[in-house]
Amino acid sequence: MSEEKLHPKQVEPSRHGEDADPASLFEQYGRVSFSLDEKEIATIFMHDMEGQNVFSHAFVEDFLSVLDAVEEIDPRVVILRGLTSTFSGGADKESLMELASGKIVVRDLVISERLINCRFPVISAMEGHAMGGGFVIALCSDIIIASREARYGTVFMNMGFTPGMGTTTLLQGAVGSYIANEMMFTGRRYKGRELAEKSTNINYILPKKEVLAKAADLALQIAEKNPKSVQLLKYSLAAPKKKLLTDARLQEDMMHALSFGYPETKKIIDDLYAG
Ligand SMILES: C/C=C/C(=O)SCCNC(=O)CCNC(=O)[C@H](O)C(C)(C)COP(=O)(O)OP(=O)(O)OC[C@H]1O[C@@H](n2cnc3c(N)ncnc32)[C@H](O)[C@@H]1OP(=O)(O)O
Repeated sequence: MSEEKLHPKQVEPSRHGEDADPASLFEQYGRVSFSLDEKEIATIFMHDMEGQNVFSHAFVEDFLSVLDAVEEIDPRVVILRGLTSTFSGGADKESLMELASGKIVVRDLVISERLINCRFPVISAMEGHAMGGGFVIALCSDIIIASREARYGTVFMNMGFTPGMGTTTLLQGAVGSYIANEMMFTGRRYKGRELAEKSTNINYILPKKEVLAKAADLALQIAEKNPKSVQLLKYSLAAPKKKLLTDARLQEDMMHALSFGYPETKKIIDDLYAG
């Protein structure tokens, strides 16, 4: 991976032509960066050590800027990774408190929509913990690799409000409807190895040290296929997820309007947020 600083605009928009430049690329936008290797595999790296990749306003800006840049480059496949300790902690406390205070309206589907709508397949390589919206990022990708040692939870209800970002319609596909219900109602943080015992649809739940290598192996297999057909297949496979997200928007927005508005919610978030 070259550390050379190039603005994405300096890169040809599509690298799929016969004369595509195979040069590798690295670009950093604050808390999130991406690299592109000679096989046209992009890796998006969420590395906000201080915030544990929570969705602060700044983090979301950085993440969306990286997605813009990666979309412009049009890689064959993307690996999405976080810190070894934490993939993503989901929404930050400040945003949740603002929502509960009625200062901002819920706009939590942006990241989910962008990931589902992108042209390339996305492999989420979750070495570390993923909570709430942080876990939903993986649900919006095409292939999920989790780690046996990390914890995964849809922890929304622990803080008095209902699940968001598409959780209510996307989680079933990954873990099955009854386990999804249990995860959402209880808000428990499950060890990856517990989920492995439950026979979910998560592609791989591996020892942490094997997660990135598995993602690289799968990405290479995808990158070897005709990129035009890969994009065609991605478009087709994403269609049902787009519909699920539309359904989620209807029900989750309504539930958020109510549950963030309950007078007790703000205090529960303040007391129990685990940042
Ligand atoms: C609209 C969108 C809404 C949302 O996204 S809602 C989600 C909002 N976000 C949050 O609530 C933040 C969630 N953050 C966390 O839970 C924690 O920041 C992390 C798990 C991400 C990291 O925790 P840390 O303590 O820094 O990591 P460790 O040292 O590896 O964990 C030690 C042990 O502590 C457990 N743990 C951490 N927090 C809690 C908690 N609040 N309640 C119960 N257990 C917790 C872990 O799972 C683990 O356990 P073990 O050692 O057995 O593996």
